Amino acid sequence: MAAKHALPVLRWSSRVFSVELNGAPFYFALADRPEAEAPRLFGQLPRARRCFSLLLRSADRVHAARLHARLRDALLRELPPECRLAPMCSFLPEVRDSVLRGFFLQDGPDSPSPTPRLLEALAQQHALLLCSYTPDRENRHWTQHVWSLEGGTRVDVGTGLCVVCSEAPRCHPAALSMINSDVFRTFQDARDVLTECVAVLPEASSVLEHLPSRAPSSAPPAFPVLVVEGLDATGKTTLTESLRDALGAVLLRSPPQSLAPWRALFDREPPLLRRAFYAVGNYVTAEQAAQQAMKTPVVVDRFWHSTAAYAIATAVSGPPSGLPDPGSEVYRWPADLLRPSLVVLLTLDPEERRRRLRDRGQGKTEEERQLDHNQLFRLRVEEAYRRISGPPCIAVDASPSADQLLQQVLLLVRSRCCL
Ligand SMILES: Nc1nc2c(ncn2[C@@H]2O[C@H](COP(=O)(O)OP(=O)(O)OP(=O)(O)O)[C@@H](O)[C@H]2O)c(=O)[nH]1
Ligand SMILES: Nc1ncnc2c1ncn2[C@@H]1O[C@H](COP(=O)(O)OP(=O)(O)O)[C@@H](O)[C@H]1O
Repeated sequence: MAAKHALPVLRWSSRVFSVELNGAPFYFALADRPEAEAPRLFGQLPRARRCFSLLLRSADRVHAARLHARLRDALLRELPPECRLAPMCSFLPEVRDSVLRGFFLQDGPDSPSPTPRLLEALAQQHALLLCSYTPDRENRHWTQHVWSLEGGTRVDVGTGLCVVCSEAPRCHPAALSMINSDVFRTFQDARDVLTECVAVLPEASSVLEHLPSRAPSSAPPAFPVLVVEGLDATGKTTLTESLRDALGAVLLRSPPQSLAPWRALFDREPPLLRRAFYAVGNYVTAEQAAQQAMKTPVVVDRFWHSTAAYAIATAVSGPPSGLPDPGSEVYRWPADLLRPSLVVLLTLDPEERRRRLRDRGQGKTEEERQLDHNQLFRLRVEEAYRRISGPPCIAVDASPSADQLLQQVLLLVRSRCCL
């Protein structure tokens, strides 16, 4: 039985809408009267016949997350080629969990297009909120209409509000719904998502069988637990293996080997499911680290920093300025997760990192491919890494040789962890 969550309230005239065109968010709102000129988004559109939006409003978050991904694929497959599609969300400023996600479509200027019928069919099939945006004759003012599709007929539920300019919100709307959908604050919150997945993703039950029944103890371990973090190809694997040998330590990774059979599956799932998978993986690794650290130092290759940084950087678009403010709850170390004695964050010049990636010749995750060609995403990941608070985290330049880097980090570990 899927867990039910509160439906976001509508209050159309209080909502702000964000449409991402070429990675940059455009914001607009609704009002009873038009403004002097249309918001930039509409003003920029080449003469569009009409625009539409499809918004998901579901009490079942797993269903909504997977439907969003399927809807994107269906629209890309079935829309006429001249129709433009962009990610969209609607939210009540500063109101957590008020976000509705969906898509904004700009219909082609030509003769009768199949778009309205296609959208009505999708909206009816999946109980989506279908809105249309029509310009006045001078193409100066735009009006939003919300359509009800009960019983197969399209009824204008009479909002007829005018589209007006809106200030960009203080932080990206994704920040309003990041907690426990991108970044999980407790083991149970992450585990709950996997439990809710089982009905649609039976493999989730195999993952659940490999999890502890509750959050493992986060009491300080007897021996140091050292975490090495950093983007792909900064030298984490090389350094963690050398640290293991130099310190006689146990080397662990997150996600742990026990969850490896399901990683590729969850990497293909939407963020809600994927981030929950990586989050529970950290707790399995934490349990192993706590056990091993009773008798020897432990080195971990990636841990919560990676999970939180990639989740936050993926949820937000645009420059790092759109990230949640430093000090926000989303950056805080989970109270029920083992705190490492020290986190070493390897930093590296992007060109040198690309060179090492090339020399290594291994495949990349989709996120690593994004890091390569999407500089803004890389800057958001790096900034999110830096904003995470909790265990002491020291950035170390990873450009020296592998041996010099090892000596530097050993000095750091010995001074900080009395090893
Ligand atoms: N380990 C880990 N990887 C994540 C997480 N979230 C996203 N990823 C993705 O998985 C990639 C790393 O996967 P790994 O299996 O650690 O690959 P790797 O070869 O060990 O990565 P490097 O240590 O950077 O070489 C990251 O670059 C991200 O694209 C997370 O929470 N933990
Ligand atoms: N300090 C270093 N100087 C130069 N090359 C390095 C250094 N550390 C690692 N490398 C090389 O860079 C590539 C990526 O290193 P790796 O340890 O796999 O990074 P990560 O685990 O962070 O992805 C490998 O080919 C490795 O041999």
